Amino acid sequence: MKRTPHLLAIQSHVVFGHAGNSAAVFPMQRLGVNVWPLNTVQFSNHTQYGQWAGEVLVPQRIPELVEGIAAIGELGHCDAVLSGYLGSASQGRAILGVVARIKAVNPNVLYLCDPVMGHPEKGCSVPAEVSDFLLEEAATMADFLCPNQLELDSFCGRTPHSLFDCLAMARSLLARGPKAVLVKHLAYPGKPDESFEMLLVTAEGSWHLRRPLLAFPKQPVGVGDLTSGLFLARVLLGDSLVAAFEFTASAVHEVLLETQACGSYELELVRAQDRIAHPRVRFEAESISL
Ligand SMILES: Nc1ncnc2c1ncn2[C@@H]1O[C@H](COP(=O)(O)OP(=O)(O)O)[C@@H](O)[C@H]1O
Ligand SMILES: Cc1ncc(COP(=O)(O)O)c(C=O)c1O
Ligand SMILES: [Mg+2]
Repeated sequence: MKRTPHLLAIQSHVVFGHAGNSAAVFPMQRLGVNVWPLNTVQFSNHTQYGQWAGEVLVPQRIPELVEGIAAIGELGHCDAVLSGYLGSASQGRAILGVVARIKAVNPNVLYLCDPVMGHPEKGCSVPAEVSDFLLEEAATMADFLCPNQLELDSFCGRTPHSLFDCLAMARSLLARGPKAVLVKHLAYPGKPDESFEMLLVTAEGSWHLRRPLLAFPKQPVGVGDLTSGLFLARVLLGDSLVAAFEFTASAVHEVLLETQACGSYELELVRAQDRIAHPRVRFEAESISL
């Protein structure tokens, strides 16, 4: 029997609703991955409500918790680390230390960094020092980097002027070290209004994917966290990067369809669980080159 992969997921937890680990853990488990959630913050709700209660985890706790797992002899079973929303740059540095620590016991461990940055126009609140940390330190250690367009713009210091320019920008990030860059959400002049688009860029090639853009009264949150988590889970389960990319787009779309049908602001992950595991829609990525 094939072994169940183990994934250490280091990102936010919200008591109510879905963002960070609260958006990604259950879907990854539903696909068949053993998830070890390590919560960087515990907030009452995600920050796009404009108010929240809760606290940021003291950075030293991150290596302490991981050493606890090492002490019971389980750390070598960790196949992947995912990082997302960070409460501070020191948490980020603690995570890079943890990735290095796990690499020492399992050189094949994969690290996916979702570089969650704050954006005033999106209402997502992240300390400014976190963006600098992600740009200057995290990107070089990540095997997979999953920015959205605003995060890609921050990495490159400019906005794109076309789809091919988005591709050039994503490709430029490969030079920093990652094996693959997944741009979870493209925005460029001339993009068709009715489509939601993503890009996958690896050393072997590049792929572009379109799915329908759904109308929401208020944009749901946690979609990026769900996207990164599902992508990494499918890679661990044996998919090629392109197959994992296509599966992720399909499963995320299913969640959004369920959420839209329910008229919910929060993602309807529990109701959509069968659709996550077995998406009925299927999107194909098209190979694209400069
Ligand atoms: N098919 C879709 N139709 C409409 N909105 C979508 C669709 N897919 C994702 N979204 C929304 O688009 C935005 C995409 O966010 P994105 O920039 O990819 O990353 P993040 O979720 O990390 O902010 C989110 O607000 C999400 O709710
Ligand atoms: C606590 C928390 N975690 C994670 C996120 C990231 O969510 P998304 O996947 O939409 O980028 C947010 C966004 O507001 C948040 O408030
Ligand atoms: Mg995000």
